[in-house]
Amino acid sequence: MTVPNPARRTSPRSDLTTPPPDAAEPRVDPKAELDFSEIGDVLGNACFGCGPEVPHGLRITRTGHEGSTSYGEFTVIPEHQGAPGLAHGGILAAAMDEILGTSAWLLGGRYVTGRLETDFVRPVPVGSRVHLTARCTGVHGRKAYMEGEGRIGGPDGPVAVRAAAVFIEVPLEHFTEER
Ligand SMILES: CCCCCCCCCC(=O)SCCNC(=O)CCNC(=O)[C@H](O)C(C)(C)COP(=O)(O)OP(=O)(O)OC[C@H]1O[C@@H](n2cnc3c(N)ncnc32)[C@H](O)[C@@H]1OP(=O)(O)O
Repeated sequence: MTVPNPARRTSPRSDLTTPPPDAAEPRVDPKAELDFSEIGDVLGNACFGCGPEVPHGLRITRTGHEGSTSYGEFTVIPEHQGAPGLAHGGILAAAMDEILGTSAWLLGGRYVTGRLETDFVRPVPVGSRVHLTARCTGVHGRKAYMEGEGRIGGPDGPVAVRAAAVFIEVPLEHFTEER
């Protein structure tokens, strides 16, 4: 199995996903601190990332949060395969998108991903349980700067994927207007 070169740069963060110096500290909105088991009921259960019965979906379970840091888990199933026996990179990026988005929504607004950067650190075998963590690193206007990682083998296992993102706050009409 390939292991990462310890000398390599492991942060996916570019200038575009780094909060500017005058960014505000993230503040979680108490009203947004829904019981994680109820979020699907609020947003609908058809989400590829977290819908519990979506065929071939990630079925990410949100396991808790502390401040804007949120935690989740999912298992890589054969339908998530890219190269033989290994998770597709897009699947891992989608998982990071979901957990980063979870932390953004804890801020109290409605957020969509504007930019998502990923760093694939080590291959993830099919069958792996992936432990996801995400946090907000700053808020600037409508932009929430996010970062997180996915670990395999346990919550303290080796990092397999890192991600950084900018989420943009949008009005409710973003989801309801006809296109
Ligand atoms: C508990 C719930 C959990 C939910 C988890 C969900 C996880 C999944 C999340 C997703 O996958 S969401 C789906 C993927 N994303 C989209 O479909 C978004 C598509 N893009 C858009 O709809 C628009 O481009 C967008 C709303 C993001 C921005 O358009 P706007 O016209 O509203 O904003 P505008 O262009 O005026 O930019 C506003 C600010 O954001 C910045 N911005 C916009 N796009 C950006 C970008 N891509 N990267 C960095 N910054 C960006 C922009 O520079 C600007 O910064 P300033 O205020 O400082 O000037």
